[in-house]
Amino acid sequence: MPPTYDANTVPAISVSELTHAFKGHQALNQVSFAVMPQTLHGFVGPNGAGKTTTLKVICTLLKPNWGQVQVFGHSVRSEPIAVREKIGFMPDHFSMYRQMTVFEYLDFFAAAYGLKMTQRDQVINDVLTLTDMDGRRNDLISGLSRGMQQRVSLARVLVHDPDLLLLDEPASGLDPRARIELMEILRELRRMGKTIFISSHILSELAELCDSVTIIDRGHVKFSGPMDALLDADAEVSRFTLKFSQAPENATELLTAIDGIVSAEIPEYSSGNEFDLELDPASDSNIVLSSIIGLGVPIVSFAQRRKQLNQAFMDLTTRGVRP
Ligand SMILES: Nc1ncnc2c1ncn2[C@@H]1O[C@H](COP(=O)(O)OP(=O)(O)OP(=O)(O)O)[C@@H](O)[C@H]1O
Repeated sequence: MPPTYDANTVPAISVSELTHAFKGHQALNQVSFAVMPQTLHGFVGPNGAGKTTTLKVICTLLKPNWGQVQVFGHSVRSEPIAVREKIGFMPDHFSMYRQMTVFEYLDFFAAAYGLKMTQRDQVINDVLTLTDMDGRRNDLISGLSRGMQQRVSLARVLVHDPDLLLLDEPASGLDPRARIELMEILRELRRMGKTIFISSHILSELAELCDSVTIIDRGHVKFSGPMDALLDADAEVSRFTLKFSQAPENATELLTAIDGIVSAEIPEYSSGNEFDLELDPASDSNIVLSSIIGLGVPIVSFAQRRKQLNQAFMDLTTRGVRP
């Protein structure tokens, strides 16, 4: 469970009216959202939506044309060094020194972060344990699977113990098992108090993992808030699913004869006891339910249908790939 906050809590990331163009090409347009500390926040959008550009601004690699971005209250413009101390950025591509061992690679970065030789061994052991890479310390990076290399990449961003992890498409190219294991490691890091900002093309991939989500499309924020609110906002107000324990043969006729039910259809792959109902938006679903009960057929469930995550994502974003 993510922690609760009062009004004075400083967001881990605060983005306000962020706007940026590359040679006249508008990559971000008035982008605003906030990420609270110790949460896992998904940043989702199709190709070219502006995810990497936003991430680059947050980690001080790109100066935006316009807008305010703060990390734990530090401005990326005026306090970039304070911001860098707080963040660990894992880019979407590997730029690993493949002929190094895992230890040499992590030691190199730990030294670059200014950790003393006496501390480094312990820190590297700790990050290898955290990423479940104990025993791989002396392996050559070039011999590791993509999933293992991804974990080394994650271990690298943990060596200076940042409060905020910014991960650009960390699950891309991983097989399902490596993906699940990576998600488990991210959950553990959140339990330890880290804030994790994770970008992806695929909303459903993050659904179970994330506390909150921002959906971006063509440089515009389409939704930002708790994962549940995304589904509730997208609940199909007039669509319900009804399940009888044993539907009568003429159930469709009986249901459509009820005042307020516009249509009743047996969904594909159903046993015949389940019905997708469309209600007149002006009708009261409680009254409709009373009428269904009045048919005298035992009911197993009657529930408003929520859109599938993939459908919610498709509805919020635009068709086609952005150039
Ligand atoms: N250096 C650049 N010069 C010109 N245009 C750029 C540059 N970087 C990004 N863009 C454009 O800005 C838009 C946003 O790109 P960005 O890489 O932020 O999207 P993204 O959501 O990360 O996409 P993807 O999922 O494909 O990585 C795209 O239209 C892209 O072509």
